[in-house]
Order: sequence, then structure tokens, then C-alpha cells
Amino acid sequence: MGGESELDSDKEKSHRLTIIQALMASSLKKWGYGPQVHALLKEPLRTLAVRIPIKLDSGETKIFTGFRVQHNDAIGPGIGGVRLHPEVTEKDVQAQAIWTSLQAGVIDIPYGGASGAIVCNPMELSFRELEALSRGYIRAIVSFIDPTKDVIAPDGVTNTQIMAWILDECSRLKTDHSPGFISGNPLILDGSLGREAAVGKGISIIAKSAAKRKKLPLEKTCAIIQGFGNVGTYVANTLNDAGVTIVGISDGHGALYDPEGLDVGDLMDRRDSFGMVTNVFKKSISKHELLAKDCDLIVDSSGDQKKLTTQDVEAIKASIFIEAGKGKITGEASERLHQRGTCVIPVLLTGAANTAVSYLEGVQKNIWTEEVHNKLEEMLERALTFIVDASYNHDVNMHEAAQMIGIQKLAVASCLRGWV
Ligand SMILES: NC(=O)c1ccc[n+]([C@@H]2O[C@H](COP(=O)([O-])OP(=O)(O)OC[C@H]3O[C@@H](n4cnc5c(N)ncnc54)[C@H](O)[C@@H]3O)[C@@H](O)[C@H]2O)c1
Repeated sequence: MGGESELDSDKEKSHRLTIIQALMASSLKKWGYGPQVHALLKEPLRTLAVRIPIKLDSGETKIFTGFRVQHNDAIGPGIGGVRLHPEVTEKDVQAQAIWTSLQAGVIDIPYGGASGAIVCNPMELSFRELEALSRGYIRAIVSFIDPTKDVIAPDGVTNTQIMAWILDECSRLKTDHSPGFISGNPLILDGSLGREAAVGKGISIIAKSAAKRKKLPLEKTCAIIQGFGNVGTYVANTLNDAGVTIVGISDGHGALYDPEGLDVGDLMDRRDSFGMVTNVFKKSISKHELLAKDCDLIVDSSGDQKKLTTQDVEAIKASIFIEAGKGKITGEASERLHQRGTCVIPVLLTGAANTAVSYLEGVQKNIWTEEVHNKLEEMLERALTFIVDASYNHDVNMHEAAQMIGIQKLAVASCLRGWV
């Protein structure tokens, strides 16, 4: 029994919610806030758990669990995704809602973080069952959401079809057409252009901006892209078009490096049905070997959950490292790279591009085209400036600086409102 509770306590300590709460405590302390502000902000203001009975195709009724969490509305309504996953828990959703608050703070939008989930394996559901579940979820939480309280965005496998069902069910229940609080809609239902590529586009914008700060002309910049999936191929293509030489790429199998530059288009064409390309080449190397190669810029957009090893960190020669996926780099690794003069772009900023596009879709009056990308560029460049300034002024690394910027306005607004 003792062993089990020790395991539980270890699990508790390593849970994302506990980690985010600890990061928040440290950021608030750096801004000079006392423990009461942390006590308020470390937990969401509202957590709703719902049961959703659905008639399966077999005729059986199955009861699913759903959640919607609103972290803090001191600045404005919540905004955040709905995740469909068989193992998602209430704490996971709370952690994500707080994380989205930090993202909203980083890109400076008048929203707080929210998040939702349905505990299910969408792969095991038929199209009709998935529709029934999406509609059932929204019926269960409808009194909890509103354009002035909570904007629902897509996340993971919540594609535009699911968002359209959610929008339709909401319009029926609320008897008005108010797409502003469902984002990620199909274009014809007031959706936004630019959503699919938001993260890749965001990373490309940030990469160019960081190169400019390092006084690296794009035509003389060499980049390595870890992970050659949706995000990685988009970034490789966009940077290549802007004049950057892509000297390395990697996928789940291995990596390729050519100091003269790789042919990105050719590599994309040669990917197999699993999205893999490095297995086609005899001269492929390991992901770790690739990280040690000469280059100016590394984008880590690999789809695995692995963090950089200590050896990777020591071997990196790039002066810019962009974290595109969650948890690619530990706090210690970020600090070490920072001490060595590497500009580390944290995932809190790169992932915020999705939240930014949801916000832009929510406030738009008409369907935008490239305007979304221009606004995104403006928001991300300004956010990067804030983070770089905070890093310099407070003598902290870029991860710590992003967390400080992410929480600052929420703390100020909560104090001004007299909540603490
Ligand atoms: N923050 C956000 O909003 C957001 C949005 C989209 C994607 N992402 C993140 O970006 C990353 C990439 O997303 P995606 O949509 O391109 O995924 P994807 O599945 O399309 O591509 C992942 C790529 O990584 C490769 N890969 C897997 N293991 C690897 C390894 N050990 N080394 C190198 N490459 C490896 C795969 O072969 C594939 O090429 C993920 O970490 C994802 O979480 C974040």
C-alpha cells in the first residue's frame, strides 16, 4: 500500500498541473507578488464535469464524461480547445486551461484560458456516434459557455466537422447565430483562413524574426528541422522560400544532413504512406547526430515526447533553438542554452499562434484572407519583443521570461478588480 501511495505522490508531483503551478509561483515571485495571488491563479475559477449519455449504433447506451474548465476571467472571456482522448483527466484539462491563459497573456489578447475534453477514443466511434457525442457535449455545457464567457476552439482531433456540429447544436439551443464563440469553424460557417497552418506559419514568423535579431541574413542562414510532419514540412518550405538553406531534417526513422542544402520539395514528394523519408536514404544519420551538426537555427517539431538529452544540449551549435512541441526541452536545458548565448524560443510562444488565430476568428466580422497572417505576424513579433526584453531586464532565460509575460496581466487585472 505504502508503495502505491508513493507512486501516486510521484505521479502527482510530475503531473503537468503541478509543474505549471510551480512555474507560475516562480514567475509571480519574480514580479514581486505574494502567495495570495498565486493561491488565486494556481487553480481554475470554474470546473464543470458532465455525463453524456449516447445511443451507440449497436443500440446500447454508453455514458461518456466531459469537462469544461475556465481558468480566470479577470481580463476577459476564456478561450480554449476541446480535446477528445480516452485517457484525458480533469486535472489535464485544468492544466491546459491555465496553460492557455499563459498563451493568451504572451500574445496579449483580452482573454483568459479555458479548456474542455470528452473522455473517448474517437477512432472507435462511427461518424454518427461522434456527431451525437459532440452535440451531447455541447448540450451538457451550454449554460456554462457564451461569447462573453468562453470561446470554444478546436484541439487535437477536434476537426472542423466537429466544430461545425458544435456550432449547429449551440445555434439551436441558443436560437441565434453567434459563431463568435465557436472558433475553428469551416470557412463557410464564419471560419478563418489560415487556421490549418497557424502553428507552422507562427514558427516561420518567429524564426525569421529571431534570425533578424541575431543579425543573420536569411540567405546566409542554415536550418535543421527536427520532425518532417505537418508542422516541420510547412516550416521547412516557408523558410526555404524565404532564402534559408535547409541543411537537415529528421523523422521517426532517422535524419539527413547536407551542408549544401537539401531539396525540401523532393523530400516531401518521396515520403512514404507513414510520412517517413529518411529510410529511403542509405546515408541517414541519427537525430542526435543531426543536432550536433553546423547550422544557425534548429526547429524541434518532432512528434515524439522525448526531451533533448544533456549531450544534445552540449552538442548544439545553432544560435537559435525553436521549441515547437510541448516539453521538448527541460528548464535546465533552456538555462544552459541561454547561458551559452542561444536564443531559445519556448513552446509557450510557438503554440500561442493557434490561440491567436482562434481569437482573430472570434473577433472578425468577415472572412479574412492573408489579413489573418499579417495580424498573426504583428502579434507574434510583439510577443517576442516582450519576452526578449523581460529576459534581459530580469536576467532570466527565455522560458522563464515567457512565463513571466504570460501571467503578468492576469495578476495585475485580478489585483485591480480587488480579488486579491
Ligand atoms: N502547440 C500547438 O498548438 C501545436 C499544434 C500543432 C503541432 N504542435 C506540435 O508540433 C509537433 C509536430 O506536430 P505535427 O502536426 O507536425 O505532427 P506530425 O505527426 O505530422 O509529424 C511529426 C513528425 O515527427 C517525426 N518524429 C517522430 N519521432 C521523431 C523523433 N524521435 N525524431 C525526429 N522526428 C520524429 C515523425 O516521423 C513526423 O515526421 C508536435 O510536437 C505537436 O505537438 C503543436
